[in-house]
Amino acid sequence: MYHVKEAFYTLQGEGAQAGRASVFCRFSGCNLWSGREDDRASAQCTFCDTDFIGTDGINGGRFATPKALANHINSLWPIHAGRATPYVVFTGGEPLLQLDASLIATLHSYGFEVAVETNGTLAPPPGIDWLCVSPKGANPLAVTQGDELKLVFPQSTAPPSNFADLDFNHFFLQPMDHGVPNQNIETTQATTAYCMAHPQWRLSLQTHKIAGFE
Ligand SMILES: C[S@@+](CC[C@H](N)C(=O)[O-])C[C@H]1O[C@@H](n2cnc3c(N)ncnc32)[C@H](O)[C@@H]1O
Ligand SMILES: Nc1nc2[nH]cc(C(=O)O)c2c(=O)[nH]1
Ligand code: SF4
Ligand SMILES: [Mg+2]
Repeated sequence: MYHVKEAFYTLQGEGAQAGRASVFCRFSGCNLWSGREDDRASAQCTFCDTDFIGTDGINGGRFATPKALANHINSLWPIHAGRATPYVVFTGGEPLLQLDASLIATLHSYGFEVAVETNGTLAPPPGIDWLCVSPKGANPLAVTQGDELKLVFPQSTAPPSNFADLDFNHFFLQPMDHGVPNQNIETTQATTAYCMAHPQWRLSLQTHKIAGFE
């Protein structure tokens, strides 16, 4: 049984695929935080910007089989999509708690490319087309290669230098969103400065928040 918090059609807001039309499938639950505000300070990941508890979001629910969830995702991709390749982004919560090879294979049979946003602490199933790893503090990585490494910055226990030699094609720093406007400006300036001083890293802004399309 797959537990999905919400699913929706939007643009990928972050990283190297920013701007690409995508179906987002947000799985419920995470291995680094319960999702309860009471637990945030003591969690292994403390800065999460997402509600991933339950299945009560838009197009959320419980899906018994890979085909049922793949059909649901397919129904959110536009019918008149021209030459675009259908694209689904699995996120969460932590998607690698639930995503499996047979769901990926079913989506491939429907013509989808499959992308994943993960905290990198769990081994991925085979078949993922675009893997984005976003390390969290001192939590050890089970994944050390992929398409993009997108580090939320700054994290005192996860400096970029810890990841600069890993086997990724793109290296991004994404300013930590504190939900506080002035603090966000300072964080973005610090991130910009780090990228200018260490040009291996590029700036990833959360464009869906800036442009307000989500
Ligand atoms: C909500 S997470 C879900 C996927 C997975 N659990 C992970 O952490 O990568 C999706 C993306 O949002 C990023 N993110 C979470 N909270 C953030 C925040 N406060 N500011 C900026 N990015 C954040 C994560 O690092 C990750 O790249
Ligand atoms: N538009 C949009 N792009 C995103 N890229 C990664 C996101 C995530 O929460 O995983 C996200 C999100 O929540 N919305
Ligand atoms: S690992 Fe991802 S989903 Fe889990 S609490 Fe951190 S940012 Fe949120
Ligand atoms: Mg998000």
